[in-house]
Amino acid sequence: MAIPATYCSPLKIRGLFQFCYRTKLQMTWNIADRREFSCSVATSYPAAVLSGTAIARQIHKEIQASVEQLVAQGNRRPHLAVILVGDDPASRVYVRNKTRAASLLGISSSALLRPAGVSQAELLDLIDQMNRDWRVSGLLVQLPLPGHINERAVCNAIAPEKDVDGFHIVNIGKLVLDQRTMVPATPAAVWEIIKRTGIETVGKNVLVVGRSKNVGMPIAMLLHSDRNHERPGGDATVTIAHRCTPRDQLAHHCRLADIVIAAAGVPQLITADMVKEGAVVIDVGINRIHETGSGRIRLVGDVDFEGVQQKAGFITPVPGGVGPVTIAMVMKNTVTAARNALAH
Ligand SMILES: NC(=O)C1=CN([C@@H]2O[C@H](COP(=O)(O)OP(=O)(O)OC[C@H]3O[C@@H](n4cnc5c(N)ncnc54)[C@H](O)[C@@H]3O)[C@@H](O)[C@H]2O)C=CC1
Ligand SMILES: Nc1nc(=O)c2c([nH]1)NC[C@@H]1CN(c3ccc(C(=O)N[C@@H](CCC(=O)O)C(=O)O)cc3)C=[N+]21
Ligand SMILES: [Mg+2]
Repeated sequence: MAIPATYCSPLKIRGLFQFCYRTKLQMTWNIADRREFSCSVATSYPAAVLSGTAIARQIHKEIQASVEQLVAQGNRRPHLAVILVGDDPASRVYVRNKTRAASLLGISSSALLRPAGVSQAELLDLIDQMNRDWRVSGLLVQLPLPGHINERAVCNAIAPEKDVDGFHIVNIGKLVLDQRTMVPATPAAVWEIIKRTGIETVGKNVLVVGRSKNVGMPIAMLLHSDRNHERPGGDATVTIAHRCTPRDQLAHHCRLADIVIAAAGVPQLITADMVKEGAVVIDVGINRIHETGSGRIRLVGDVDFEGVQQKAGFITPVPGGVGPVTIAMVMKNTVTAARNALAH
């Protein structure tokens, strides 16, 4: 393909490079004769791995600056209270990650631990105390909760203005109506990864695999909604797959997708044969699998990373992908809650 030299302004050339990178067009430019480009589609050219750890570091810097500004203005440090019921090892890891990130960012925090047998009434009472404690900026109850406790009742007991998870029914309602609100951390993390990488969503086909109220549904909500609304959306054409989607239909919808977001909790669900060449693949899944042989536990996502990496344009790893950015977004919501409290 030959492109006349008159089309090659520096901005257009940069755009062309970015376009070629994303779509895996391999481009050579004949230096001797500047009027000639040659383009071909790469067949196996590994995806760019999107480091959630690096994106989280960037967000951390912004949060740190925001916290120090609050403190310099004579305010208390934002405070995050995390309630953990029972001793599920994974939940403990997440809670530890959250309190560690908080201290790194100059946010004070407390982890309130209750035994698995705590009654719903006792839990609601604890939440009520935290709601009324003016020192607490943000409050979250780690999920899942033991079976005898109604998770919806617990989420709705948290004061909406302290609800850094965005799980209160009023905050979910606002999210669905495209109003400004506390966006749940994992959906917010997926959004930040896409936007900070410069990936276009307007008019693109997005497949969200998973429809849970905390993860899949709000991700789909952010990406399909209108970019000109109070809480801007991605203006994408969104398809939601779930456990009733037949395997061949999942593959069919996946092949049409420019962006695939896997949030099903099923290892190896998304394989290379299902992915369009150059697609963006965001892996939200966190699965602990026992390695055959060594017997060790390994963390994997929902995507066959090694295979899909050969076909996708961008891919997020597990660990080190959506997880660290999720933690960063909880911190960001905590600072937002602290700032909102000042305004009142
Ligand atoms: N990285 C992060 O920050 C976070 C990761 N996660 C992980 O994301 C995954 C999803 O989490 P949740 O939504 O809370 O789980 P969930 O169990 O509540 O929902 C799973 C969803 O996947 C769908 N699904 C199940 N099997 C499927 C299949 N074969 N094909 C298509 N859809 C299928 C179900 O219909 C359901 O809507 C889990 O692995 C979880 O550990 C969850 C929260 C945060
Ligand atoms: N009220 C509530 N809010 C939540 O936001 C919430 C919750 N409950 N329950 C469980 C899920 C899960 N979740 C994760 C957070 C961080 C990592 C994370 O840091 N992942 C690391 C690895 C951590 C590890 O080693 O296990 C990574 O992907 O690199 C993962 C998952 C938040 N959740
Ligand atoms: Mg991850």
